[in-house]
Amino acid sequence: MTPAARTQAAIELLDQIIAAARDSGPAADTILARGLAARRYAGSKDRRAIRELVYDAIRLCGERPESGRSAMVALTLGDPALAATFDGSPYGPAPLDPHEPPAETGALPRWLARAMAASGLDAAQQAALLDRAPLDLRVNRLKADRGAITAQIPDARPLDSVPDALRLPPDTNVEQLPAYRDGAIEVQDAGSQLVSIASGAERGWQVIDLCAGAGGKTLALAAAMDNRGAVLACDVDRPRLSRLMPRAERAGVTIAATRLLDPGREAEGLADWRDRADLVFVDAPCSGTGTWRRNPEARWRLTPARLERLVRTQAHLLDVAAGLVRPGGALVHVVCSLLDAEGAGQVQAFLERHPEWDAAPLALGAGQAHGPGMRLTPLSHSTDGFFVAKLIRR
Ligand SMILES: C[S@@+](CC[C@H](N)C(=O)[O-])C[C@H]1O[C@@H](n2cnc3c(N)ncnc32)[C@H](O)[C@@H]1O
Repeated sequence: MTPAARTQAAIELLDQIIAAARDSGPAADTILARGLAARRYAGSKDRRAIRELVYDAIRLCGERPESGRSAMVALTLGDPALAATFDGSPYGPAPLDPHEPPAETGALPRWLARAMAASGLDAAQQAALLDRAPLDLRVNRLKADRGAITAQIPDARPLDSVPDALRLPPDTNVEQLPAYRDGAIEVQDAGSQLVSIASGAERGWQVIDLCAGAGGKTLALAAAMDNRGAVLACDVDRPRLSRLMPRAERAGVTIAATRLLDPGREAEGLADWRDRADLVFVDAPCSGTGTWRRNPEARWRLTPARLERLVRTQAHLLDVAAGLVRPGGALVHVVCSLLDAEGAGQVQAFLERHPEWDAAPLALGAGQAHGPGMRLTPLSHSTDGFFVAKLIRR
């Protein structure tokens, strides 16, 4: 493909990504994978170049742009070579018009920048939410130790503050590694690993992972528990939950079981666990503002109404969880978001509704105290953004 044809392909894919962000359509990665597969004439260098152009444009535009072209025009402002590809050639974009308005640039949509500032994140912290994410592994201590895996993967670098974490070059094909096929490693952001450990889950505990999804943290909890005790992994999403047990098997986790819940009727579905759990881990559905490094177009999808719905669901799930914990037991609230409405504020509101609960200190190894819990941020801790709090029932 000519450079101009690559630019035009990026513009067309951006148009689809912008429409999907507006209409709750597929994620940018899905659109890119489909769109690039459909362009059979594109070689691997073309695909890489188009992908890079698309993500550079997404990162550059805080507000959702009007069109793919306006986003690419914004990108040309710092890149004369890119501007030269607007040459009107057969497969390329029409020439630039000097009066053509570029898309607005910036890190975040204005309403989210205000909400982040009110949550204590300055401009540098906000900009770092859009950095490129590293590739982290969790060594599954049920099958291997970090030294053994480092010997197998020479490019892997241990992370000091996260006991089982290794950081790899971002383009490593992890699924091809024998250690992955053997269940000795999982792809998991260092922050996800830290918040799982923060729960303090111990051997022999009876644990509910209330929002387990496909089980990333279920497996980390089971490994921390040395595969002794029980972890009941719940979710309302059948396809996600159905991926959990095959992963558990590969990882050698034998203490996990799954239970599909009905949204709004979670307490009924868990009536046999009332007042019983040593720990209920709530990795709540959230806006994902801490994971924008991986899907930066998600900031164009979030609306105040959607955020409000998520905050209501989180409060409901915390109330459900509270009914499942034994006296003296723990409830851990985690969100991969840095908005206080979902983190510190959410937990503060829980403590006001439930005076028989107290916030407990967290032994996290990294992070900053924030309200009743702790926070990890891409800028300060080089992890995804998280808020985590541990609450104890008196
Ligand atoms: C942050 S994700 C969980 C990620 C998962 N714990 C992991 O480590 O991979 C939140 C999960 O909450 C689930 N969820 C949403 N509403 C729920 C509800 N009412 N009860 C239980 N789970 C719910 C979603 O389906 C989603 O899988």
